[in-house]
Amino acid sequence: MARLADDEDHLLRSLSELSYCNPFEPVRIDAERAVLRDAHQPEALDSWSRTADGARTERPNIVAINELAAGLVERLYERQQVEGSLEGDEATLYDDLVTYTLYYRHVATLEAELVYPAAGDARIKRVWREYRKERERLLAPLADNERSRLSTSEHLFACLHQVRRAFDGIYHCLIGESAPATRLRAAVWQSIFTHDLRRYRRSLFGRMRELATLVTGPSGAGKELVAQAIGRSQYRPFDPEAESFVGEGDAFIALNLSALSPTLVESELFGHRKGAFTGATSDRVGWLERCPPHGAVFLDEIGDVDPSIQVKLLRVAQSRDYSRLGESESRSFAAKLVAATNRDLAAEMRAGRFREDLYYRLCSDQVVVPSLGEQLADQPAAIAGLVRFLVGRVLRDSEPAEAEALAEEVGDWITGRMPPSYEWPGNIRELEQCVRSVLVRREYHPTEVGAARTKRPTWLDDAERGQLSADELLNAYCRQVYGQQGGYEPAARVLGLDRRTVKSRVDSSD
Ligand SMILES: Nc1ncnc2c1ncn2[C@@H]1O[C@H](COP(=O)(O)OP(=O)(O)OP(=O)(O)O)[C@@H](O)[C@H]1O
Repeated sequence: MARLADDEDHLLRSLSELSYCNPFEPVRIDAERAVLRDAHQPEALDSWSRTADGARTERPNIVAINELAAGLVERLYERQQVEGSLEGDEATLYDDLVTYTLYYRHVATLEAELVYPAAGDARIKRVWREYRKERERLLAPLADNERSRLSTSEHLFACLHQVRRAFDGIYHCLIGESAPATRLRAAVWQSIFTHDLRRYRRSLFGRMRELATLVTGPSGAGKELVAQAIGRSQYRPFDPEAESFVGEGDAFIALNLSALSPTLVESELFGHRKGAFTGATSDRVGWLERCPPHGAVFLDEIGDVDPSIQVKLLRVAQSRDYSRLGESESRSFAAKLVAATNRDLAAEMRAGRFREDLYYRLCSDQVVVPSLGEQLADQPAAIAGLVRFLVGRVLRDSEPAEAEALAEEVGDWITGRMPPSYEWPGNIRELEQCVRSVLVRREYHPTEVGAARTKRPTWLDDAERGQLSADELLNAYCRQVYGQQGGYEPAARVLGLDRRTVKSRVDSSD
């Protein structure tokens, strides 16, 4: 049997850990550090987050890890031909290494196919053939009994495609460099793959759709984006005979329940039979029936839904059964349910407006989306990255300098003219409006509702009441300016104090 040198053993094990960890948790950066040891280069951020400076997937650490992995896989392949095959635990780790290497070898094509799916089939066929051929070659040195307990190539290929879809939906769409935004990305990944990717790959991949997901958080904070990221990242089997994924492509169906009357909600969701109600002139197939098994139905504003429909949704969430309106035949829902609300469901239950049993069916997988105010309280400077991203979206296809100039204009308006403690009650949706308004009118004024939500710092009230010592007043003022300026140096300039004095006043314990 081939023997592993100590450094090869370390590399194999640390690469396996890296492959299976949640890429959006800070532990992922630790895992990269463990692989590279002294060769690891310091990172600006301690988690995977899209920044204005471009793609983090091209980071030097990833490039270095991929080179190490590609070198090791070929070395072990050759060595096994001469010294005999790896066995047991080491054979499994070698399979993880093969999976990792082939993922990165084909990721660019998978990504291109996701972005431009129209020409998808031919590319997928080509990648699949190369992938299978390469995997068969690299696993050939293993003994038959080892190979037979590994996943099939088509299952792994389906998992890799799913990982790429999930990564894209989270990394490219859920922006924010604050800790709450990082936690949100990690929670969305976990909702798709659970906390244990190995177990997911072994046995959960076909069952996660049976668990409904509840997304909560304030209006405009990104609940629908989260629902889309989850809904579009479900497992989709690969058919090796047809050399294509099973079922039709995109299958994310969103329904805003508060915008429809109860009868319409039922007819849209469950479908109806001709004559089931006035106006039902023909049979209608509902969205639960149309949605393919790898898709998701998104029930937005579930907190607003009529009690009569709550009972029927409970049946779907519990046993996956439903019937078309006007029909007694029972049908089975095959896909995933994702629901969202900005209401406080606990309060709704206390008031008797939301069924407890439905809540308990939905709450086992809950993703809580933080408000923009929470993100900025954690990291005031994070607003700059969000503004740059939103400007990029508004001015897409423009010259980078054009976008940079507008981002600066918006940033100047926010720091110069908006109250520093402004809470952004409309969340990221409001920040988008701010970007557009500055683009069109060179100004943004929050609505009265928003302005009223600005929290006045309590130290100002204390100062007005004459309850602060001169020291306390200066400390509080220094903290305020420091928060606005985002650093000791610029705060010191505004305050006319030296940097060290500002720092000691900001850090003082009163
Ligand atoms: N993390 C984020 N990164 C980038 N854009 C975001 C993020 N969160 C929200 N947005 C943008 O903010 C807007 C509002 O988001 P979304 O519709 O998902 O919010 P919501 O919570 O579902 O709101 P509502 O409760 O009113 O339906 C969208 O244009 C969305 O693209």
